[in-house]
Amino acid sequence: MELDFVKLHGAGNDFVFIDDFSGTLELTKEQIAWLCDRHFGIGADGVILVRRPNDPACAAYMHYINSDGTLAEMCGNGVRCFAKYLVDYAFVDPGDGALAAETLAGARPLTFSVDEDGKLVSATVDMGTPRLAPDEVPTTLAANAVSPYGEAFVLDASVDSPWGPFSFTCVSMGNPHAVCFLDDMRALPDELFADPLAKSLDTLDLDRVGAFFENHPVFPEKANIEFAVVQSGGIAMRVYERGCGETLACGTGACATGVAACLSGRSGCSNEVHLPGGVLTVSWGDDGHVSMRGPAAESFSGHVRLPL
Ligand SMILES: N[C@@H](CCC[C@H](N)C(=O)O)C(=O)O
Repeated sequence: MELDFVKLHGAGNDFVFIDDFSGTLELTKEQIAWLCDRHFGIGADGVILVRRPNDPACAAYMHYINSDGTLAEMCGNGVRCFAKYLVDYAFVDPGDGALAAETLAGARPLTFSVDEDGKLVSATVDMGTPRLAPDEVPTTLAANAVSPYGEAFVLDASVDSPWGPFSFTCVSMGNPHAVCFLDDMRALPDELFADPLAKSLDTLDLDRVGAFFENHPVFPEKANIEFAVVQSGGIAMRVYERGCGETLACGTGACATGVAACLSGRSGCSNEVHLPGGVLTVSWGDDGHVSMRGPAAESFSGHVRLPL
């Protein structure tokens, strides 16, 4: 099989985009894994198939597949890149400055700005309302708090691990997230840090601790695991994503972290979330919707022959 592709990224979270408006493309898990392989393939955190929408109000349907071949309901960085793909490759008129993307989690309206050549530079996405009820996340952890919207939810609930208990606030942004604020890293064992004398978010062994919680039975559909520190000027965050491991940024994860920080009183409801790959601006508005602003960029485009 041979395919044309475009590789785009949002704050370093990268995707292989493939035009599938004909709706005929079927890729196996092995083919997805090969496309995402950074040594033998193109290299990406996920593959996005661009398909005809069912909802006529949407420009196209974003079919998101993690690098391990599993489907995800929503991808925040992916949806900004999706808009860039549609604008830059002339599926949408750049003059409109707005479009809606269809996803498995529902329609996501967004507005965008373009450069002097009409290429999309950044986008602000209406990420919808966070779902907090445990069965909607989903998590088997019991609700222990009530949100300002009257929804019972899981706030800083303790989950045991080989390294002691970690506390998680659970939020769905269409896909499942569990956010752990590292308020006091001194209490965590030395073995979880590259440098035990300088314990920090940057030196946390995310591959070990993230993989453990991603697959924990309290998350029946697995979960994206965020570790965060609230500091002056924003929230620092690293993420271990369901279906692909650590990524340089996660849009839905940044939104879930902003919501969790706001709910727990650790910050206000508008935040800059600082990720290894860049900054996303996240705001939980009075209408209950979360908006996310961030960049989208093309890395390269090409043609591949899949060996599988
Ligand atoms: N990187 C994404 C989220 C991609 C999906 C996620 N790994 C899942 O399985 O839910 C983002 O920017 O939101």
